[in-house]
Amino acid sequence: MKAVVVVFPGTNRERDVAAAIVRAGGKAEFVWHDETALPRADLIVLPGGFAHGDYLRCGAMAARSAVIPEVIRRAGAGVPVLGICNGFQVLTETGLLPGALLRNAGLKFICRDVHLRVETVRSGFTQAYAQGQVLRVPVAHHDGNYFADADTIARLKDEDRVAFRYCDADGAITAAANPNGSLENIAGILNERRNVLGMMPHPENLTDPAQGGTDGLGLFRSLVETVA
Ligand SMILES: NC(=O)CC[C@H](N)C(=O)O
Repeated sequence: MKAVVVVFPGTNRERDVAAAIVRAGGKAEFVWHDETALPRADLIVLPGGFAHGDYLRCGAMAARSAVIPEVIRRAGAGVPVLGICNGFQVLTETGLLPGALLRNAGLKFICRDVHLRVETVRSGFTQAYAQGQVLRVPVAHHDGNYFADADTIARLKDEDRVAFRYCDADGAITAAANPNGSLENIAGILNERRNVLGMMPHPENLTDPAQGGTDGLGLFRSLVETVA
């Protein structure tokens, strides 16, 4: 499985995600945002960070990069696209995923571990997990408050496109377990075709015992198992 990791000015998790992909048995190559063509890729990753210093809105300028039309074209051709944190923000700004990431409800940058419940295993990103499995994964963001209109939220649920929800250590979906005010504790969503995933937490940062845990590795294993 060969992943292409797109790097923008201010991206900071590209090496973390590349290392996670390698740990899961894949390969990763970096591509700078001003390329208009991409090499062959079984997976495209938009990593976390602070692209363009978060100016205008997080992800807004990155979504207008030269590389993005090709990312959109590949997504349309069925190539899996994974957006983590800043990458999720970029995906909503491109329109590949619905809704928006607003300022955290508490108006503070949050950097800590949270628990996530796997809400669907029906995707190439989550199939290696068990339905309802509780994961411990870090978050590090100030604009992670997922918002969409009521029709969009209803559609995401009807179509089984909520991938992860913030939960407590026992898997209960509670207001106290919601770090940022996201509607219905939504932490990650899929597109209609289920080949684009955006999520705010950072699974790449818990993929090695030296990082304190490996709960994030299943996402990268899922991809390595399901794509070429
Ligand atoms: N770690 C990240 O990708 C952070 C994304 C964005 N800069 C925010 O703070 O919300």
